[in-house]
Amino acid sequence: MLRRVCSPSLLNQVAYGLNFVKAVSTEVLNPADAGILSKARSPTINFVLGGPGVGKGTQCTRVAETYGFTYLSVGDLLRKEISSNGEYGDMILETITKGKIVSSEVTVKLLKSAIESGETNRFLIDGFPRSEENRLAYEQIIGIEPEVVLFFDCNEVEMMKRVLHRTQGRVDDNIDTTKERLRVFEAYSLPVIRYYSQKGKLHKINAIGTEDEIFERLRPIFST
Ligand SMILES: Nc1ncnc2c1ncn2[C@@H]1O[C@H](COP(=O)(O)OP(=O)(O)OP(=O)(O)O)[C@@H](O)[C@H]1O
Ligand SMILES: O=c1ccn([C@@H]2O[C@H](COP(=O)(O)O)[C@@H](O)[C@H]2O)c(=O)[nH]1
Ligand SMILES: [Mg+2]
Repeated sequence: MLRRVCSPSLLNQVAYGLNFVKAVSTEVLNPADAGILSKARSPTINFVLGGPGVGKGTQCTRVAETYGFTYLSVGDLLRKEISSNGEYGDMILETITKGKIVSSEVTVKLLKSAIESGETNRFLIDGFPRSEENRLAYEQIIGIEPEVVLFFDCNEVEMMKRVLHRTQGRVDDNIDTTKERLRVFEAYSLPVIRYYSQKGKLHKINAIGTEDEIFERLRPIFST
């Protein structure tokens, strides 16, 4: 049964995730941890998922401004780590250039620290979790159940078009890397989307249309 639905690399990712979670689980249980778990506040988390160039960042910026969220793009956190010559910079640059997924060890650490220093207690987290391995690591290390999971849905031709029209000088905004990102999205991110759909948390948004039209589709979710 597993052989029919999981590629060997997906199984490797899950196995790696479980080992990683086991290795860091003492951190979660340690009362000396000065992080999220030991703070009296309990943040609200919302995840925003969708393929490359679908418009996550564009819409998150508007939602965050309109509804008072702190916007965290995990891709931006990784790019900051590169530009500041951080500890993991070289490895992150190589991974992003290839269109692959950076290990949970790094992303969850960066994300945890960003949540802890967030300006508000309500977060829109863009582009994470990108795989079941990411999700498991997040649950073990941060462990705050998301309230809402948005999934921006769009066809691949339109996503490719949007990426290639973007003018931010990103190393991954080219045809070959985007093809790989689309493949990675289907293989690793769609299972996460299915997971949250089964939990009744997923809001699937049609991402075809103008930016204004898409934003109007989001209002009912955050206006309540
Ligand atoms: N509804 C839309 N119609 C056409 N272009 C759009 C739309 N929304 C965003 N764009 C443009 O598409 C490009 C990608 O948008 P954005 O950066 O928000 O996507 P993203 O989902 O965050 O992508 P990535 O995952 O690669 O970071 C940008 O140039 C943006 O201006
Ligand atoms: O959780 C994450 C988020 C991002 N990455 C890597 O960064 C690039 C760009 O991410 P965007 O969300 O499109 O800005 C992505 O292709 C991955 O290589 C990641 O590994 N994990
Ligand atoms: Mg983005």
